[in-house]
Amino acid sequence: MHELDTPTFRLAVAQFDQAAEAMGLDPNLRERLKYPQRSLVVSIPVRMDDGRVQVFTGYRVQHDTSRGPSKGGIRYHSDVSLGEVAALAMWMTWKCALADLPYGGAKGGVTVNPKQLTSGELQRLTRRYAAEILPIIGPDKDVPAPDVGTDAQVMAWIMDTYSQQVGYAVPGVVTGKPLSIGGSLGREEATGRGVVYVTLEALRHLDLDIQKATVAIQGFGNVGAHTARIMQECGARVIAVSDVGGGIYNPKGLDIPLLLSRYKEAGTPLGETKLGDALSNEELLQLDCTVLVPAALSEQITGRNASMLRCKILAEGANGPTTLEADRIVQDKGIFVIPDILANSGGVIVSYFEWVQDAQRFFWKASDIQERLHDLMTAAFQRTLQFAETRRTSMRMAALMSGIDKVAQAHQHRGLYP
Ligand SMILES: NC(=O)C1=CN([C@@H]2O[C@H](COP(=O)(O)OP(=O)(O)OC[C@H]3O[C@@H](n4cnc5c(N)ncnc54)[C@H](O)[C@@H]3O)[C@@H](O)[C@H]2O)C=CC1
Ligand SMILES: O=C(O)CCC(=O)C(=O)O
Repeated sequence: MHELDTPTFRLAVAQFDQAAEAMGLDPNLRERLKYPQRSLVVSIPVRMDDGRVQVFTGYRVQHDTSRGPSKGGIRYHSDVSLGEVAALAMWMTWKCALADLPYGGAKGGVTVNPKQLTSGELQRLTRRYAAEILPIIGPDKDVPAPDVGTDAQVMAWIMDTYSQQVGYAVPGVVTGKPLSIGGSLGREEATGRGVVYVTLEALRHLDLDIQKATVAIQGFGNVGAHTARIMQECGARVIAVSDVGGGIYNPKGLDIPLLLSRYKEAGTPLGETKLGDALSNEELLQLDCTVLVPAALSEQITGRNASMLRCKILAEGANGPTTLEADRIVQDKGIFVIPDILANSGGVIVSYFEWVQDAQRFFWKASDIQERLHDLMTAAFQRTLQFAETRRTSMRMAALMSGIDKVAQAHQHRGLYP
């Protein structure tokens, strides 16, 4: 499957192979789970504002559906490829299983820089992409959600396109929607809140005090910005944040609400908010801090820079931020890793709550969402820690092996290869 062969796909498969080897996974199942169950590649012709028609390429990949409908976000980014989407879909399978959600894993994407489109072009692109993937999505089949470059508005357009086709409102076809059409309280901040919940567990485990903790965050979008805000609300000092254009650093701690009002609301670039000194993304990763949160793209921590990390905890908000080579270096340095499929699972957990609420037509209070998210995430953290300690393995291998084992059980019970 040479069309899948990208660095991100190779990373996901290498992690899977390591875990499968350690757990002695059935070779037939191993061969099956290395590749997606189903991949759809679509052409998306879009009428641009200047009258031209531009054709974009989109993907929806379902890695495994043995445990339930597949679930996973949609990414709009200029580097999106089939291999990247397939890797992200595989990670979704392990993530949902690890959190005990009744879902398989999927992911979608369009190769586009959404910042270069007008709102009208973005809407037309989204509606045509939704129409093209419509045969394989649905509340009982495959349920998209936001990821890099997409948001609640994009989800609303997908929900509307799907609902127009079937003739009635189907809120459960996507999660991460606006509240007005069946979205859930707490979904927007859920991934960041989840990162904070598991970080609090890790700090407790290492006997470190959140009030004395310093935090550096790479990526200041949905995940990074909410992580920063909630970390600060919990008493930590957020000393650096960055986006694709670079970052800012203030050893006394950034004023996150003020930063958010200047950056998000007023649109001031991070470097011009005057709240800290400029620093590069590379410098941010190497800061002396208690917690480092990569919350941007994959493969940011590599064999080249891993030895320079000076954090105590690496809480992976992004998917696949650490290469295999870097993983070994980080472990040798004694850094406590909260792996992506555990650390960033708060998003899909609250997506699950949203899907359940849509099915029940009964909506929960914000406090219910937070309490249930906290319960599921701390339980998953403790199970993973216990597995890692008992089996004398890393947190990443423990998380992967737990997730893969649940998927393997589902395949075995369903008797998929009679
Ligand atoms: N949105 C969600 O609920 C979830 C997102 N994730 C993962 O978290 C990561 C971030 O996703 P979102 O916050 O949703 O995306 P987003 O589109 O809201 O934000 C992405 C951020 O990363 C920054 N960025 C992009 N390229 C960068 C680079 N080369 N260096 C530094 N920063 C860079 C962007 O400027 C932006 O601040 C992704 O890996 C995504 O897959 C994981 C679980 C759920
Ligand atoms: O909320 C969801 O369904 C999926 C979020 C996602 O794409 C992820 O966890 O990487």
